[in-house]
Amino acid sequence: MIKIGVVGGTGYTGVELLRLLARHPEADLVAITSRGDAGLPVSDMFPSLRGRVDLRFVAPQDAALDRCDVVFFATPNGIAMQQARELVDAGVRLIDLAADFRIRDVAEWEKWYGMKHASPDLVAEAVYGLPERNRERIRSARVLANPGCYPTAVQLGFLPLIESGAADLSHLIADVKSGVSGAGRKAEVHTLFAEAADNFKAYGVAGHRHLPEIRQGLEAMAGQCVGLTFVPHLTPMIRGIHATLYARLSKDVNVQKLFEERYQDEPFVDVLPAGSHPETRSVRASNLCRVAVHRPQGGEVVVVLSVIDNLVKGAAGQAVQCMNIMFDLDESLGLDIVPVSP
Ligand SMILES: NC(=O)C1=CN([C@@H]2O[C@H](COP(=O)(O)OP(=O)(O)OC[C@H]3O[C@@H](n4cnc5c(N)ncnc54)[C@H](OP(=O)(O)O)[C@@H]3O)[C@@H](O)[C@H]2O)C=CC1
Ligand SMILES: CC(=O)N[C@@H](CCC(=O)OP(=O)(O)O)C(=O)O
Repeated sequence: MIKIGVVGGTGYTGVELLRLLARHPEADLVAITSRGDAGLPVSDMFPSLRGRVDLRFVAPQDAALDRCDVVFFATPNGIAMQQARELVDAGVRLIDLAADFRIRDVAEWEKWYGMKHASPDLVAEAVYGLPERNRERIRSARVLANPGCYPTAVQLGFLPLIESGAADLSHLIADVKSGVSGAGRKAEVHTLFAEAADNFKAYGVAGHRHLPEIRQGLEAMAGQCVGLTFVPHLTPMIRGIHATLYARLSKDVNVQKLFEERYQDEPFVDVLPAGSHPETRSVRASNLCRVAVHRPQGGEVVVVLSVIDNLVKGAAGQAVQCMNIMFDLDESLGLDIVPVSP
């Protein structure tokens, strides 16, 4: 059994981790932290976990995380980096759901995240946890940077086009919509029911912190610079990301075949039949990314539709997928979940 700590067990991605790990046959949850609710039984806060998770929340400083084999940080940006060195030196592997280790250029990270990096030496060895790209490197990772939710949907949607050299890299467009849980569980005015339940808006058009992360991933696939326009939107649903991606073809290819072949062995990427329109509810609470590729009127522009659940393939599910790879387990263990859909 893998001894597991979860820092940030009261947040949306934290409770999603608990849901997945509670039924994972190799997971032994030993510590779940909360600063404000230490001592409270986890199932008092989350009744859905009653009978599944028997622990009480513990304060982060009392969690004795060095007894764990792996610690998940489901915390705001800038927390994991403060404890990473100590944990790594104690032989504990770390999976950060935040962005502390995602950007390889530390100065670039500091610019976008507005803080000084506390463990720049560990950024160099951290592995970006997108299994569809980095499976082999993930196996031996001591520090795993779990990708962001928007970056997961966008990178998986563009990946076959870019790896194969079929896309004109000068101008890629990612028009992406997120559910409100993407903003986390903390109280904020813009996520109040009366603000978000009956509204739709773009934000971060001038520059969102996921832009450098997506660009870094796409450039690694391409081996060269890419031009990217990324526009996130907040949409009145709770979970889900819907990415509409546009690329101009640089050569004539059968895009449907390209996607089917690239993803044929991937357990969590489902290429839909030609002409499909994936819906966010078709992946709700599952670790799947569903993609459909279109070439309207047989023209040069390809439109890719990519949907994920931001809390699962966009966060906790992908983190568990990476844990499975890191600990030589079946990659799908604990993740073989049928989506929740009407
Ligand atoms: N929501 C999403 O769709 C996605 C989120 N992420 C990333 O995952 C991380 C968690 O997101 P999410 O679950 O939505 O956030 P939430 O705001 O819902 O939860 C944050 C958690 O962190 C804990 N926390 C806050 N500050 C500290 C601290 N200083 N030390 C220890 N624990 C702390 C809080 O617990 P308490 O106050 O009880 O201590 C809480 O459990 C973020 O970095 C986010 O960017 C990544 C992909 C998708
Ligand atoms: C809807 C919404 O607010 N989404 C968040 C992004 C999701 C997130 O938590 O960011 P990471 O994936 O980097 O961790 C935002 O735009 O800030």
